[in-house]
Amino acid sequence: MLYSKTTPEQKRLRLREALASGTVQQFPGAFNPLSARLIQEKGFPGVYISGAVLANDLGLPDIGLTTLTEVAARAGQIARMTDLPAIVDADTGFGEPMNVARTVQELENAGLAGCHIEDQVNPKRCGHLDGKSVVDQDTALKRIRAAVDARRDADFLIMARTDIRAAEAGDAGLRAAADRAKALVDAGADAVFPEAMATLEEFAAIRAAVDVPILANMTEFGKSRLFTADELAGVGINLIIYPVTLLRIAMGAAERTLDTIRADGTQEAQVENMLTRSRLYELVDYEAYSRFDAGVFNFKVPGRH
Ligand SMILES: C[C@](O)(C(=O)O)[C@H](CC(=O)O)C(=O)O
Ligand SMILES: [Mg+2]
Repeated sequence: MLYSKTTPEQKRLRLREALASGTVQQFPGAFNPLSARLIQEKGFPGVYISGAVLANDLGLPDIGLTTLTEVAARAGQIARMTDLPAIVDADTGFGEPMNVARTVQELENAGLAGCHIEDQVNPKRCGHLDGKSVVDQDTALKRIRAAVDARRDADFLIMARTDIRAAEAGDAGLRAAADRAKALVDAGADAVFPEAMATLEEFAAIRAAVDVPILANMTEFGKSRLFTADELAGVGINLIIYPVTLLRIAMGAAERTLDTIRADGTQEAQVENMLTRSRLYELVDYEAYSRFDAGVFNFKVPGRH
């Protein structure tokens, strides 16, 4: 009932243990607090909170328009609804290194288990689109040092994301990504997110460069093929995110249903694809509220509900 009773400190510890377990961890992206409940119920070990989803949910493109206040508030709403650790996308850290420091403290306050901070120039772009640019190494390292120094819980995970792979073509880009990953780890990053890797061999090259956990971004319609967890585990990946997957499928279903209502004059043909009323009530733990106050829960309808 209400919010998770697992404390942020416990969640951060859980995340550290999961990343050290030697088993690849799959974190689907929660597009709202309710979907975080579903992710937990299905047995996943953690939740990812995507910057693209937060922006798109507001009807905005993912080009650095969302503010720290918006991201921390929404991420906090999602994190508090699950016992799982949640990692949030902090984009470029929302400004200069001093802003990055404040970002980390606000995300700690919001109950997150960790965040990633990237080396794109402001305003940032989706990592899988062309035409993005990255800051010089010194600036990238300053962001990470500021983040690490600012945290008050040593278990809050600071992940460094580098977008440099796409900044130079071919092997040069990959070498630059491996070099930068190494430097980011030396600056204190607990984990690395090499963005827009195209092949398993590219992930393996980053694995060879650093000895901290590595994230693989399995976003659809991007630069990477959708590798399986086994394939990614085979090249030493520790954490896989599916950042926009649930939003895309939910919006796909919404579009199909609106088309059905327009075409048929009723949603009837789509009802079998819906989460039923009783399933929805299970997810919000309706019955627990009833145990608290017997007058609240009175839902009992037989049939397909
Ligand atoms: C991971 C990512 O940063 C996100 O915001 O979810 C995006 C995902 C996407 O746009 O598909 C990214 O830059 O890869
Ligand atoms: Mg993002």
